[in-house]
Amino acid sequence: MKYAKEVIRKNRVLLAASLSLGVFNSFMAIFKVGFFQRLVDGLAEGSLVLGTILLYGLILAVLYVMNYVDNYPYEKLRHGIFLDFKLLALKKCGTITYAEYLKTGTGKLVQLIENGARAGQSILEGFWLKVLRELAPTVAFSIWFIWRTSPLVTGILLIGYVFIFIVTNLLLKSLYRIKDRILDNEELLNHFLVRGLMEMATFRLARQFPKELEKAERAKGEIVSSKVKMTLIHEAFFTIFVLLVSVLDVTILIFAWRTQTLTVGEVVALLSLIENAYMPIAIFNVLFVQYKLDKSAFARYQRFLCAEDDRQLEEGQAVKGLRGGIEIKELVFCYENSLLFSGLTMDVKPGEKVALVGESGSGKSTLVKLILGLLKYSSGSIRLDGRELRDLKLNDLYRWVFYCSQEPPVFDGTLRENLTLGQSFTEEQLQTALEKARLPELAGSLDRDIGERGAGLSGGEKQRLALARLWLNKPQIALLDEATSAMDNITETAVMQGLVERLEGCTVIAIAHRLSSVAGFDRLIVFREGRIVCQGRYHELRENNAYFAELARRGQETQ
Ligand SMILES: Nc1ncnc2c1ncn2[C@@H]1O[C@H](COP(=O)(O)OP(=O)(O)OP(=O)(O)O)[C@@H](O)[C@H]1O
Repeated sequence: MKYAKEVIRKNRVLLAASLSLGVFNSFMAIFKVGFFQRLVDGLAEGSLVLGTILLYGLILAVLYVMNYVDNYPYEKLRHGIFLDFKLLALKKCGTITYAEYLKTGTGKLVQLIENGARAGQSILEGFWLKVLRELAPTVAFSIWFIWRTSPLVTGILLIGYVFIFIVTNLLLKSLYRIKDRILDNEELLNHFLVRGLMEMATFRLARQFPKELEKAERAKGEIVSSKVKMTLIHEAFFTIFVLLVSVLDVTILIFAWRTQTLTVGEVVALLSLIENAYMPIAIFNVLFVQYKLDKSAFARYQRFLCAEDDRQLEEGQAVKGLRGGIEIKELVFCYENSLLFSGLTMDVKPGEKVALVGESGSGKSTLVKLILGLLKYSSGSIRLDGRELRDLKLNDLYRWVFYCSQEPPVFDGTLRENLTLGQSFTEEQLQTALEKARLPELAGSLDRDIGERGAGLSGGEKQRLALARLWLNKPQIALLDEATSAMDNITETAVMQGLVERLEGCTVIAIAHRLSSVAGFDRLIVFREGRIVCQGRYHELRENNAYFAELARRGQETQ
């Protein structure tokens, strides 16, 4: 409930206002019925005075005006709670460990967040708020007024409550199973939807859309039939309650007719109060069932919210500056059960330009993510300027580090947002950065949206845009994971030349498959299956190492 409490705290003023107004309005609604009874009886006895009628009018006016006023905090709260629950997911993304993040697929996650936020809103607003400000006060005030008129009817009413409780529990069990099926299939449907939208070209060429649609249709069928079943069960509750209230109404009428102990006003008030006492219970039961079902949807969301956080982001030694020395000793790392590094050792001097090369899957990107503190090693050490990486506060460290990822290193937003990453720069600085990264043609359209993962740019343009950030903030360590792989040879050579100048004095670790792009680096480190097989300058390796010579030859063939 930690996350629900966070949302409650954030909305506490609105909650207090909404609760007080709700209780007041519930009391006024019941008070109005009691007052009406006195009015009817006064009318029958001929003792009614104008003042009583006017007072009744005033009660009605206050009730309706306050009902209207109540909309303001209530609606603000209702929509706010839903969005606050949604925003928790974004906040979580800022702190979750990278390993946990990798486990969650976007499509399913988006639906999980949507369902979870709706469930959270429904629990707080749809259940607790409704119960505390409407249902409980209405029932309490109604029973109090009924008790004053007829204790016998109050007894019958309470027996009815027990009956309702038993019926509710019987139906709840079947609803749980249905709800779980709905959630599973909603997440699955969204998974197909998101992957279809994101991989449109691949799926179209593979003619995979009909198969995808078939699977999505199956999930849709399950969702629809389960939702219909749920509605029918919910409606059955209401039908049972309405029947119960009808039986009670008839019993009261027979009782009043046979005994002649109740006034007309009392009969009218009792019929109305019984409705007021039962309907909230009927509504409560439906809400309670919904509440229980929402709890299971919220629990799924909560599992994501409670996923392990990377505490190192905000904890650890401050990093006030960096020279850029990196020492790796006896490093051990495995992905789940698969060992990748079993005692890797290497070091990079401050200001050195090093390239990691080797076959695909040999561990280069993983090593970069370990140096970034995204992935955590189980033993051995990574030292930055002699300080153990796992002891450093990562959010401090990141101020001195630049990372260009292998995945499209840009995001859905404008060119400006992609360049500045939330910092302020002058137009001139932005233009210079784009020129240096060989993208001067984009300088005139900084507010253009570049689409999902930069869909509105070519592969090479996306990479140059990401590299342009280097001219806005100079790092002390730059980690470039195939940062120029999508560029043609001529552009790549020009961009690399610019990078080398810009990164003068700064430590660079670049991963490259096209060896010619890193031929001028101080050192090339060759990886094979998680081990370093050789290292040295490009020409030395090419002449003296058969494995490297083969890599370089194959690289040239594919160019
Ligand atoms: N999240 C992950 N979970 C499990 N295994 C992974 C994960 N990421 C990578 N691996 C595995 O770890 C190994 C090293 O992957 P890595 O991406 O580091 O290689 P790489 O040398 O950078 O490859 P490439 O040059 O193709 O980018 C591969 O066998 C890969 O399948």
